[in-house]
Amino acid sequence: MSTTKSIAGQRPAPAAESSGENLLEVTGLEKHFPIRQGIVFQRQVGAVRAVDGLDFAVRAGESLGLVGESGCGKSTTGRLVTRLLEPTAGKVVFDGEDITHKPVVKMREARQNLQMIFQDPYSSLNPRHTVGTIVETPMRLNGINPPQGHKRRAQELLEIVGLNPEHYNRYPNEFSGGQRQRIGVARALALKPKLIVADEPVSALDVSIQAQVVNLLQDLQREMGIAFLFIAHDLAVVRHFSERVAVMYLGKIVEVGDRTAIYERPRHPYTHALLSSVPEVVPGSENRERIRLAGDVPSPINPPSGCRFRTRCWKAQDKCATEEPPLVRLEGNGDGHLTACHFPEEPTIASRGEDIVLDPALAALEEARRQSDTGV
Ligand SMILES: Nc1ncnc2c1ncn2[C@@H]1O[C@H](COP(=O)(O)OP(=O)(O)OP(=O)(O)O)[C@@H](O)[C@H]1O
Repeated sequence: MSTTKSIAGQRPAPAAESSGENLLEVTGLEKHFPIRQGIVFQRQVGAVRAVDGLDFAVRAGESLGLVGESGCGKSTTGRLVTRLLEPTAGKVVFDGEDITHKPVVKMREARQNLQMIFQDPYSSLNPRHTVGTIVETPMRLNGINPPQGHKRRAQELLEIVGLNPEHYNRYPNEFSGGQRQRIGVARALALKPKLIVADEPVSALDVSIQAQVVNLLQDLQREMGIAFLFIAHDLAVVRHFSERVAVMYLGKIVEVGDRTAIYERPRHPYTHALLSSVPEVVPGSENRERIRLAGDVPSPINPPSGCRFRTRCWKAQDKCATEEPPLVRLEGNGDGHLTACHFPEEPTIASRGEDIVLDPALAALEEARRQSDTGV
């Protein structure tokens, strides 16, 4: 997986061992968006390194969660995998076929099996098309003629996602946010895909609706055996959906493992920080540590040398600035639990003696507040 090349110059093992069961295999994936300057010649003066060397795999029927703060490259990864974007480097193999540079016009067959659900159910549905047309269009474009006819099949799909099939002739603006996301799901299901890339599928929805849509996706995953790459910034959402989770920071995967490893025995300080910002991510863990991860992710135009998290990390030492830690199985980690850190945390989420506050300004504020509270 990673990202990184090991000291010997060899790539560490992929996140899911290549087993032949992998539906999706991503190696060394990069997307650098060029930054150009000049009116006439448009010289390239730099690049946004949105995705900077990812290795991961998704097995048939499994759900891999991809989490991290805003701007760390999750959406770009989803778009690279579905070939909505052209990679700068690396390889994407889907269902045994190398689709890395497959021309878009030749993507039709692969796209049948590789669908995407978008974050914003408002902008991802054409307001001028009826729900029926929206759900039927992928079938028509791909020359799929279901025995029961397009209309009946579209109505069946609406029913599967919990919508009234009688609403076939209605328009997207007649539906709520949650219902619109269900229309997006019905459209994605129309081609019976093997993999769905769900890019923050619930973050635009009311909290009360989010669980319903996540449950729907979970039912579909189980009943139809569809694999998911589930992208989210919230570890709480992914916990209930994904058997495995990859944590991303500034264009790289910093930790990956099964649910228990990530939520109960995380080793990377960034995973600890993300977990500690989610209330009750592990029920009953009242003594969970508290880490406040404040401040912004550094710019992907000029990421920190060595470990990219070091500028916000409480364990950083000199080595972290000079050597990029490879994503490897650390001593004490279980199978498939890989961490990219020189000074990993203990595999526990138990509370620390004191809070860790990562932002100096925030720390100063808290200290001032403490002093005024105690009258010191
Ligand atoms: N077309 C583009 N041109 C230039 N930079 C881009 C482009 N698309 C994304 N980026 C930059 O790449 C980085 C990663 O963006 P991306 O949307 O993949 O992150 P993300 O983790 O999905 O965040 P969010 O949850 O906010 O969407 C960001 O710094 C973003 O500004």
